[in-house]
Amino acid sequence: MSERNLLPDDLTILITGGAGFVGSNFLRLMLLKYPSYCFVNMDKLTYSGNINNLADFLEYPNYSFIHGDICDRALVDSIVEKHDIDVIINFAAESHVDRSIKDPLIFVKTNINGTQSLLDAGLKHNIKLFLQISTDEVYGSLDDTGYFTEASRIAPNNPYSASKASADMLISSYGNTYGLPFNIVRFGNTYGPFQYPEKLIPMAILNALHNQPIPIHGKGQSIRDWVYVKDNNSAIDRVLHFGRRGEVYNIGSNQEKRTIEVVHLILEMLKKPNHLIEFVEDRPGQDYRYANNPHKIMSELGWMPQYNFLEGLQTTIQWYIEHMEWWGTPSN
Ligand SMILES: Cc1cn([C@H]2C[C@H](O)[C@@H](COP(=O)(O)OP(=O)(O)O[C@H]3O[C@H](CO)[C@@H](O)[C@H](O)[C@H]3O)O2)c(=O)[nH]c1=O
Repeated sequence: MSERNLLPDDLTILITGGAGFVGSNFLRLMLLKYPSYCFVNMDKLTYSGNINNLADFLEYPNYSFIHGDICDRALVDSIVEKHDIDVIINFAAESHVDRSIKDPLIFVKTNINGTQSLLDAGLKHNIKLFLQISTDEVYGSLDDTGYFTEASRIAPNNPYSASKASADMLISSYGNTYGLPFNIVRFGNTYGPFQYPEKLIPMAILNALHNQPIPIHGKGQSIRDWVYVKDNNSAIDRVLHFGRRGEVYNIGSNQEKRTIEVVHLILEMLKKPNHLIEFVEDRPGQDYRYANNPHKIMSELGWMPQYNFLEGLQTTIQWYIEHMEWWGTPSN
């Protein structure tokens, strides 16, 4: 078994994409839990990032924000050098499958070239760990049975997942070739507060709140394993502190639901009528089912998901009710 990551007691961590959904939720946890660490948040502030996601932390002495693009190699290099970064956690990514189908180029740029720019800076300045936030989509699609393990074949099916799979492979090649210490964490479908409403759950909640139609691809039969964002946070925290060098960890919470079931639950919780559902053409190359087996992180690192889907969904709905004005009226 590979050795554990060797990290100093007081870490300086570069979080990329920390103004986005998962990154800002993670920073929120870390800033409260580790006041002796320093966090540098670098974010391009694209359509899906929002500096207000961390408005209540702007004055924290151990937090700084830099507006920038991970593809800007000179900027990335100067940040890693100037701040004496120990760990890079790369949340920055173009992440929406439908957008990647319409315009793959930016996905290749940000998800592959951007990752390489971080790897090069990390290597040059001898960081102690490169932690990549990746996805179960790199494994492709499952039928009704079976699960993805870390040993499953990498077989992405759309430009988004292909770009994430490429980044994962680049990272492990830097580990193998140059000895860069790394971990890769592969999530299931993450949901919770602060998620930009292009993904299924926040889109359905906000459309329902505005009594707008909710587009469902095909007949809504695709299956996803839904993981509450706080469970993802605790998994990254575990891997950061206890992960073994060069290992990949799958995150899953064994809470699989069909798309149509998720939307029915949202409508039921909001007491909205089912006729808001509008069946539309299926996503080209739609993956039928993703389901990670999280046995490795549970048995080796003691991680356990804490949130069941109904509880997580209720909390998420409540958050969107309280923050409806952030998002305006849905356009469809
Ligand atoms: C946005 C949207 C989605 N869907 C369907 C398509 C999928 O089968 C399911 C979930 O769609 P999305 O919320 O876009 O998520 P999905 O494509 O599974 O990918 C998500 O989960 C992945 C992890 O599995 C992440 O890596 C991706 O960044 C994230 O976007 O709902 C609809 O039926 N209508 C919609 O409008």
